[in-house]
Amino acid sequence: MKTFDTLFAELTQKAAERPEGSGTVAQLDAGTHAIGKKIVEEAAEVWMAAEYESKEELAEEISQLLYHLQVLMIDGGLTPDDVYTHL
Ligand SMILES: N=c1c2ncn([C@@H]3O[C@H](COP(=O)(O)OP(=O)(O)OP(=O)(O)O)[C@@H](O)[C@H]3O)c2ncn1[C@@H]1O[C@H](COP(=O)(O)O)[C@@H](O)[C@H]1O
Repeated sequence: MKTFDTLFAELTQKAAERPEGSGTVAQLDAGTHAIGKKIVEEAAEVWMAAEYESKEELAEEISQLLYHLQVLMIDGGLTPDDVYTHL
């Protein structure tokens, strides 16, 4: 099963190697503004799932939010350790 750290390693590799068809590469190319908008959208979906949907749907929405946060971390040159230091 993927974890936060293994997904981050995968996305970092995608960003470096830029394989054809990667959604992550497309997101990074779209830029900080577009990634930020996606995070706001996914956060709203997490909120709605928490209020009105099942636990499984909530978990899926949270996974999507975590993914987009990781894309923003890579865009901003952050590693998980940069974040963990604030936990
Ligand atoms: N975990 C994810 C992941 N979570 C969310 N997403 C993206 O976020 C979108 C969120 O979906 P929504 O349900 O909000 O649908 P949507 O608003 O219609 O989506 P879009 O129209 O904006 O694409 C998905 O369509 C994906 O594009 C993800 N994209 C990729 N991953 C993983 O990231 C890795 C690298 O992916 P690629 O870069 O695409 O190879 C792989 O392991 C993937 O499984």
